[in-house]
Amino acid sequence: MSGRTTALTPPADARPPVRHPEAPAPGEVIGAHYDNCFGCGGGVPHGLHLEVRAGEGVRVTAEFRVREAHQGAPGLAHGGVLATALDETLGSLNWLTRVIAVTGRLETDYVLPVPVDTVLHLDAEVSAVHGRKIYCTATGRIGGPEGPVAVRADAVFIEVKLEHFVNNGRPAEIKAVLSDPDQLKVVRAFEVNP
Ligand SMILES: CCCCCCCC(=O)SCCNC(=O)CCNC(=O)[C@H](O)C(C)(C)COP(=O)(O)OP(=O)(O)OC[C@H]1O[C@@H](n2cnc3c(N)ncnc32)[C@H](O)[C@@H]1OP(=O)(O)O
Repeated sequence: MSGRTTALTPPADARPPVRHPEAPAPGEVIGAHYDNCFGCGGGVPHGLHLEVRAGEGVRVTAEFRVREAHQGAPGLAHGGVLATALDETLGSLNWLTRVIAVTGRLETDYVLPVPVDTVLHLDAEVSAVHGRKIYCTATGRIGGPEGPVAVRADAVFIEVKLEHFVNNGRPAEIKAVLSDPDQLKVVRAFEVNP
């Protein structure tokens, strides 16, 4: 047995998440972390162009309009695209904790079909932290922020060092990011994490 657990339920000795003192204020838009990100980047024509806002505590909200390029069945959003929207919203919680973390496990429930042109109202929060593991949940509602839940997810994100990206990303993109002052500003926001 490896002993590694990928359970989505926090262990009994997990602690509550802590909002970083320099987290964006509630209501503030959290800009794209990378222009070429399929979830939030403005440079990806068929991307999700998710707009995320900081919420209270360790919580974010986001909106995603389903477009024709996001179809699975005729006129309906592809399930993988909806999982991406949930994943990206959950990833944005990094800005509230100022901890860099990547998706380790993401479990998605598809509750209602989501037609093209629908705006998905997303909401994500961290529920607990245990060592490098960040337990979080997200929902996507249709018809408004208080509308019925169409998709939901439970996830474990794992804290990583910046080297995770520098050592594993394709060198061309890493070099481009490291020579772009705007991108370096994004990176530095995480370097000051105590
Ligand atoms: C800048 C942010 C952008 C955000 C964009 C949106 C989010 C994303 O899509 S991120 C991209 C998708 N994710 C990835 O590419 C991650 C790929 N996976 C990896 O790189 C590695 O498996 C990684 C870093 C997650 C874990 O590897 P490693 O650092 O060696 O972890 P390891 O030491 O084995 O485990 C650390 C802890 O995490 C737990 N863990 C590891 N993997 C998982 C997993 N898949 N599920 C649940 N728990 C896990 C382990 O059980 C261990 O827990 P404990 O401390 O209690 O023993």
